[in-house]
Amino acid sequence: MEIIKITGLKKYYGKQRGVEDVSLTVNQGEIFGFIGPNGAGKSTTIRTMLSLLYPTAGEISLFGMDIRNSTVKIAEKVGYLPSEVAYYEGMTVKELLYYSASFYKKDCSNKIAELSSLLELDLSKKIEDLSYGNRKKVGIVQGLLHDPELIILDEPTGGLDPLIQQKFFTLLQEENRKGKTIFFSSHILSEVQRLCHRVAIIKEGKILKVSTMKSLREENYKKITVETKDSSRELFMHLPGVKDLTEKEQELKFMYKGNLKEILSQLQTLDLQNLLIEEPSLEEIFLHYYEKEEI
Ligand SMILES: Nc1ncnc2c1ncn2[C@@H]1O[C@H](COP(=O)(O)OP(=O)(O)OP(=O)(O)O)[C@@H](O)[C@H]1O
Repeated sequence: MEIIKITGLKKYYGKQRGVEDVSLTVNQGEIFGFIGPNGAGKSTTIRTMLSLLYPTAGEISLFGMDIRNSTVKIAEKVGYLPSEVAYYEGMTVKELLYYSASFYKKDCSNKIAELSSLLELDLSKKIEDLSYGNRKKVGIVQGLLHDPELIILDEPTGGLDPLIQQKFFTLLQEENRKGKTIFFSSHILSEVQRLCHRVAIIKEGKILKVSTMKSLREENYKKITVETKDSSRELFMHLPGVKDLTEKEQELKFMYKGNLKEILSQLQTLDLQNLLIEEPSLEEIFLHYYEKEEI
């Protein structure tokens, strides 16, 4: 089942481009990453999905329901962590969380206790006395306390220390195992690489690519390192699909996109000491898409 379906989304703030052309679908049970640099349009897309912004053009449905007609029904099923959390001051963490829970027609107290304990959040503290990271934790508990079917997170880990980040990722994976769908934006590519089944890459308001992590890696350049006593630079320098070639003593490194058989037939002619063929990291893939005008 398609949990998120965005078709031809465009959002302008007056004359300022928010997003230009966003279409994507997310299926039930997926962990979907939304990646792009600052200003690419991630938060705009998310805020429009949540009906916090009105789209200039395009259609969005969540759980098969048009967001314009089913705001309340959808809100019950969705948990959201904004990139910046802002709170009324003067309340304790517990008061704030129970106030948030009062909007849902269910008892959220067990979930509040479970999440706060996992994230080591002190419920008795006043909101205004919390550090940035602890405020973020309040946002996480607030987003998840009603046990939502769809969890939408906008840059979720900013301000969390590595230990809590790790606990938070484990929590997301557990929620996902229970069938929850997770959509999250990030520019921390290592976390996307670790968690996501599929990703969408957005640049200047347009989706460049939607792909599984696996095919994103496979379709891309391979990193090849060759160790040989033969002089091999000439052999690879002009070969189609080879780029970024560097040579240091007996080690030759380059990126290769093309038929592996072809490159292997060239490699066979050498007296090889060592050979390494690696898939690129998401970071390298991301840079590759951003260097190019078109794909
Ligand atoms: N309230 C607003 N008024 C005018 N322009 C806005 C507003 N909010 C966002 N924009 C513009 O829309 C574009 C997309 O911004 P958005 O915040 O969606 O990007 P982002 O990918 O979430 O970036 P970041 O990673 O920095 O959060 C940017 O050019 C931004 O300046």
